[in-house]
Amino acid sequence: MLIAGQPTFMTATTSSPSSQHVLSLEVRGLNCIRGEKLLFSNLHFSLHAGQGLHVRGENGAGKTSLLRLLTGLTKPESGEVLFSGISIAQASESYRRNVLFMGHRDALKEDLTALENLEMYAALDGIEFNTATTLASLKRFNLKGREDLPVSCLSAGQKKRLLMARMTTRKAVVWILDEPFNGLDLVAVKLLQDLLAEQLQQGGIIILTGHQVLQLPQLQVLDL
Ligand SMILES: Nc1ncnc2c1ncn2[C@@H]1O[C@H](COP(=O)(O)OP(=O)(O)OP(=O)(O)O)[C@@H](O)[C@H]1O
Repeated sequence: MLIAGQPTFMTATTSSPSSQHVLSLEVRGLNCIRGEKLLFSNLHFSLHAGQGLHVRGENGAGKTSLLRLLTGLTKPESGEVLFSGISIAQASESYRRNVLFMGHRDALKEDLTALENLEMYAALDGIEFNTATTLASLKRFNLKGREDLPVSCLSAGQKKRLLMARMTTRKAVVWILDEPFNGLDLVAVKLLQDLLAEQLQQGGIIILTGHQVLQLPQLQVLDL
């Protein structure tokens, strides 16, 4: 696969620049069985800085199951996932620091405000919380005026926008997104497309699922 220029991101496996690895996410011979059913077998692909994968397939094909394997939340029956050449089973902590996973459930604290949620995530992610930057990010995703409302008062689409704001503040190298376009209006779809394009341009890696046609030429397609 093509490597798109110099990556902005470096993998956080070490603090020493001399030992930084070339960014990649690679799947080798991955099998997935759920219940009695073989969902996919002997899956191979590799992604480098600035590349992405759009995983498609009918309901129940195994898209979410694949994403969970890529995050390390579940272990494969056989095969492995490597981050910058190292199995994620061996480098789970450093891998976790480099990955942002957005699943079906929004994982927001309903009783905290939008701003407080981002502050909470910054603490969990071990990054410095900057109020001005965070407010600018909320504004970018049309949440100005909603910053201090409890998340329980936000609509489903507004919660998704809040998660997009998190994507900009978290600065993870690898984004793994399960149906990120679901529930978005046309404006939010454009905001998300731009955000994904930015991530790829900065040398990040994206794996996402969804049934939409996406206008991102850097995304390859995997049909399960
Ligand atoms: N923990 C589990 N135990 C047993 N079967 C499971 C488990 N998790 C998922 N499955 C089954 O695995 C199959 C794939 O599920 P998965 O959620 O990966 O599909 P999907 O492609 O993401 O579907 P959708 O488009 O509906 O979100 C389904 O048939 C599902 O019932």
